[in-house]
Amino acid sequence: MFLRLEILTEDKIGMTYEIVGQFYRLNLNIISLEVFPNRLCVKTEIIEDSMKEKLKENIYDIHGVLSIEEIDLLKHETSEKKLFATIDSMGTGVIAVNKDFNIEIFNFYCEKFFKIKKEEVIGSHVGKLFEENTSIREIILKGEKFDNVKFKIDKGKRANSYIGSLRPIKGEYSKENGFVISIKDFHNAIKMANVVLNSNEGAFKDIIGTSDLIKSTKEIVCEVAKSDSTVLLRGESGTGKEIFAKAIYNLSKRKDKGFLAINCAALPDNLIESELFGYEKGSFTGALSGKNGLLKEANGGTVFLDEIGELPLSIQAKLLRVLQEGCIRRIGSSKEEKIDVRIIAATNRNLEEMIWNNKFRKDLYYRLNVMPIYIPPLRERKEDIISLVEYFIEKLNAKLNKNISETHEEFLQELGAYDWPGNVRELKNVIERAMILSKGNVLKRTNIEIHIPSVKGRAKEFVPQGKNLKEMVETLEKNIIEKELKNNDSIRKIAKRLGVSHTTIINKMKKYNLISNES
Ligand SMILES: Nc1ncnc2c1ncn2[C@@H]1O[C@H](COP(=O)(O)OP(=O)(O)OP(=O)(O)O)[C@@H](O)[C@H]1O
Repeated sequence: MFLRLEILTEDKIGMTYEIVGQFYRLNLNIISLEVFPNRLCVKTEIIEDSMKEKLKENIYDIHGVLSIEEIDLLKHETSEKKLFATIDSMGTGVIAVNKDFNIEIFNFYCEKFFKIKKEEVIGSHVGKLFEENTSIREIILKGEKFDNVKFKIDKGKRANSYIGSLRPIKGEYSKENGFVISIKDFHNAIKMANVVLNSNEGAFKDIIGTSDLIKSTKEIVCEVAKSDSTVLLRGESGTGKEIFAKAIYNLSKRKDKGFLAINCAALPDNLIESELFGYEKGSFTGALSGKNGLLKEANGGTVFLDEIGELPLSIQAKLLRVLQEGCIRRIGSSKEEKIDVRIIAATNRNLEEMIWNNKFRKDLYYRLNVMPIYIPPLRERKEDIISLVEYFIEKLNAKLNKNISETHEEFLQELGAYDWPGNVRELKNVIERAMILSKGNVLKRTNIEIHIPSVKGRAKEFVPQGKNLKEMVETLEKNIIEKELKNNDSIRKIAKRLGVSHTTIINKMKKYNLISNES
C-alpha cells in the first residue's frame, strides 16, 4: 500500500526541493515523483495517520504551498494501467522484452496460446518461450526487425501456426532498449486477409483464395464483367465455375436484372428444346397452351449455361442463333423473337476434342470462346486450402450445429498432400465429413476420410462380393453407380459417362435401391 499526495503550489523557484526535503526530514522513502508547473505528485510508503498529519503540516509551512490532497494514482501510473488494459484487449500477442532479453510485457492473448500465466514469465528470458522452435528462437534473439515470419508453437494438444513480427525499441540516441514481438494466429490472419481482399468486391465474397492464380482470375473476371460479351468458363469439375459466373453477373451492368442458371446436363434430351426455347399451343401432344422457354423468361438478364458440352447437337444449332442474332424460335412456331440475354457458359469437357469427334459444333465453339476464362484446379493453388478450410468450417459449424474451433497441423498437412481431383467441391465434402466425425472442437488427421495414395499407400485390390459371377457383376455395377451418384452429378451426366441411357441408370437405381440428389 502506498500514500500518494498531490501538492498544488505557487510558481516559486526551489519549491520541489523544499517539499522533497520534508519527506526526507521524516525519513520517508520517495518511490515516485512527478513534477509539473505549480503541481507536484509524490508516491511514498504508507505511514501512520499521525506521521501523515505531521508531514502535511510541515509541507503547509512552506511558503507558497496552496493545497495537499491524497490521490489514487500518479499520472504515469494511470497511463501505464491504460496501456496494459489496451495491450491485454488486443487480438494479437504482444511480448515486450528489455535489453537483457527479459520479458517485461506478456499480454492476455499470449497467456492463452502459450498456456502460461504472465506472472510465470515476466522477468524470465524470452528464449525460453520458443525453446521447441529453434529457427524462430534464433531470429528473435538477434533482436533485429522482421515482418510476418510463420512459425509453429506446439503445446501438446495444440500445435498451431502463427505469424510473428519484431520491432526494436530505440532510445533517444538510437541505442537499442529491447524489442517488442507481436504474434498473430495464422488462420485468423488469413481470414482477415480474405475480408480485406474481398471487401471492395462484394461480388467475390464467396470466392475464397488469395493465391496468385485466384487473384489473377478475379482480375480477369473484373475486366470481362464490364462488357456484355459471351463468356466461357473452363475448368475441372468443382473448381468454382458457377460461383465465378455469379461474380461476373454481380459485377456486370445487368446485376439488377435476373440471373438464371441452367444445368444443360440436368435437362432430359426430350425436354431440353422446349425448356430452353418454349413451345406453341398444339405443337406436340399435351401442349394445350403455349409456354415461354427459360431463355425468354430471362430476357434482359444473364443466363448461366452450365455443362454446355452436354447439349445435344440439334440444340447447339439453336443456341448459335441466340448468340449470333439474339433470336429464339418456339417449337411449333415459324416466327423468330428477339431476346436480349447475356450468356455465360461453363464446361469441364474438352470441347476441342468434342469438335474433333463431331460432338460439339465448331461455329458454336468460336462464338462461345470469345472470352474464355480458365478456373485453375485446386492442386495448382494449394496455398488456398487453409483459407478454404477455415471458410467451410465456419459455414458448416452453423449447418451441422458444431463448434469446431481448431485444426491440427497434421490435418492441414494431409490435405495439402492430396491432389484434389474433385477440387473445391471435394475439399468441402471432406471437411464436412471430418466435422461430422470429430468428437470435440478440433479437427484431427484421423477425421479425414479420403484415400490419399501418396500418403497412405496403395488401395487394396477390389474383389466384388457374390455367390457367382452374376452376383459379383451386380455388386460391381451397384458400386459403380453408387460411386457416381456420390459425386452429385445429374443422372443424365452419369449415363453419358458410363455410356448407357438415362433410363438404364434409373432402372438400375430402382433395382439396387439407390437414391440420387435428383430424386
Ligand atoms: N474459391 C472458392 N471459395 C469458396 N467456395 C468454393 C470455391 N470454389 C468452389 N467452391 C464451392 O465448391 C462447390 C463447387 O463449386 P461450383 O459448383 O461453382 O463448381 P463448378 O466448377 O461449377 O463444378 P461443375 O463443373 O462440377 O459444375 C460449391 O459448393 C462452391 O461454393
